[in-house]
Amino acid sequence: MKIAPSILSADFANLERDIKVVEAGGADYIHVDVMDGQFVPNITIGANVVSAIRPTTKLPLDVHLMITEPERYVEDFAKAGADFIVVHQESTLHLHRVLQMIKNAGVKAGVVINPATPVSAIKEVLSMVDLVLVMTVNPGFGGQAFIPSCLTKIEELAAIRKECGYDYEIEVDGGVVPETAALCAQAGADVFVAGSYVYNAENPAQQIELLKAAIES
Ligand SMILES: O=C(CO)[C@@H](O)[C@H](O)COP(=O)(O)O
Ligand SMILES: [Fe+2]
Repeated sequence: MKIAPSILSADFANLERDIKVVEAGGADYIHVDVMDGQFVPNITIGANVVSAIRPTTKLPLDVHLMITEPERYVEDFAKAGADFIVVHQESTLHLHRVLQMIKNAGVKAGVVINPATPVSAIKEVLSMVDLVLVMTVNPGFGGQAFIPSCLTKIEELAAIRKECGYDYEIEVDGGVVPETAALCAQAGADVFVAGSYVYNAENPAQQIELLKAAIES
C-alpha cells in the first residue's frame, strides 16, 4: 500500500517544506495535479514547477495531467523529471499513442478514468500501463466528497489484473480519508492519493499514519 499526498492542497509558497514534511512522514509518492483550465475548470501548475520541485525529494513524482491533448506536453513533463505521467482517457483521441510516447520517454505510463467513464473504455490499453488511476471525485478541485459508485471499478480492475497477469498499480484519487481509504483497499486499491486530508491538518505526518492504519485494518 502506498500513500501519495497531493500537493494541490499544500502551501504553494512553501512547496519544498510541504514536500519534505510528507516525505519524512512516510509518503511513497508525491502526487502533482496539473490542470489547464480547459479539461477541468481550474488552472494549477506546469512543467516548470515539476522541474523546480524535482530536486527537493527522492520520492517518485506522480504527475496527474488534467489537460486536453496531453500528447502536446508529454516531452516537457518527462524532461522535468516526472516518474509517472498519468493521462485521462477522456482527454485525448489517441490514448494508445500518448501512452507509447510516455513509455518511449522512459517514464512510467498511467491512465485515468473519470467517475462517469467505465473500465471498458481503457480495456485495450491495460496491458501496456504501469498504473491505472480511478478518480473517486470529478477532477478539478481538492476537498470534494468521495463517490462510492467508483468502488466497483477498482474491483473490476483488480479482477482483470489477476485474470490477465497484468501488473499495473491501482490508484485512487479524490475524497480519500481513513473511512473511504479502507473501502478502496478492500476493493483492491494499492495507491492512495490524499490532498486535503493530509495537508489541511496541523500534522501531515500523523494524517499519513492514520490513513495507513485504516488501510491496514
Ligand atoms: O486530481 C485531483 C483533483 O482533481 C486530486 O489529486 C485532488 O488533489 C485530491 O484532493 P482531495 O480530494 O484528497 O482533497
Ligand atoms: Fe490528482
